[in-house]
Amino acid sequence: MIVEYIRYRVPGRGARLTEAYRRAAVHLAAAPECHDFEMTRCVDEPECYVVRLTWTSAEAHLSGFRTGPHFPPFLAEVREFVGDIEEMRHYEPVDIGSPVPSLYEWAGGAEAFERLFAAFYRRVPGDELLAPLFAGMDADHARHVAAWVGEVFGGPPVYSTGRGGHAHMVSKHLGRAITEEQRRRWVALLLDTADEVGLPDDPEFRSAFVAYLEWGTRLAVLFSRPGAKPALDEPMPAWGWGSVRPWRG
Ligand code: HEM
Repeated sequence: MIVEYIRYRVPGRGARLTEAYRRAAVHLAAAPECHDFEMTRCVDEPECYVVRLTWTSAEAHLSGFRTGPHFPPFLAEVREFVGDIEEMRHYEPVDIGSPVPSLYEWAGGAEAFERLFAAFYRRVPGDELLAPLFAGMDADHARHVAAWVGEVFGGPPVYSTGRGGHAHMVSKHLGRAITEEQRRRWVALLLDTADEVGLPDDPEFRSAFVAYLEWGTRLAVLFSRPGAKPALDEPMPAWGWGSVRPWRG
């Protein structure tokens, strides 16, 4: 990820700039290279505005977005303000640590995910909907899925360095034709197991956990469709707290 800051000074034209960006935002939102963006207005000097954009990389911004179909209509909306730009530069994130624990830490680290998936896959053979899908599962399957989820939730890169990362996970679902009924059962059984093994049950952790399960299982269904050709070169996903912070009350 790379952050771009564009600083404008627009005496008497703030409303026009805001309107222009409201229209331009449609083209930013449509561009896959743009992760998110926001506009802020200076409280001390109201004629100053900062637009902050997060790009997947500087190259994706300069070689992807700038040469792609979304740039011309975006530029058409904001061109009038190009001469008002005081700074337009890329910044890279600097690691200063974080007092907010990752989902991995909050859950209890590797041991918690291993306990969860070991208990889950002990229950799977007794489930009439799931058992046939997992009849030939690898003896270490639970450990591998625990490593995957642990890494996605901010743990060490065990799955990507030792088990083939995203491409390997996707390949394991290919052609399995997972049904919606099986997907729902997988989620329901995993949530029951989470309670059984004592995974944190605070609303904040569980909302992030369930969000990931919904996303991940729906992708698993898509990957598993007969004839599906999912992209294999995607990076490992990284899941965070979303809109809520860990509750410490
Ligand atoms: C968030 C959702 C999911 C995650 C994170 C996930 C993760 C994984 C991973 C990492 C593997 C490969 C393990 C290895 O390296 O050997 C795998 C394999 C597999 N997954 Fe999933 N999966 C998800 C959802 C599902 C669902 C909903 C189903 C079916 C209901 C499913 C069925 C399977 C099967 C059948 C395999 C192959 C097992 C074997 O024979 O070794 N997965 N999954």
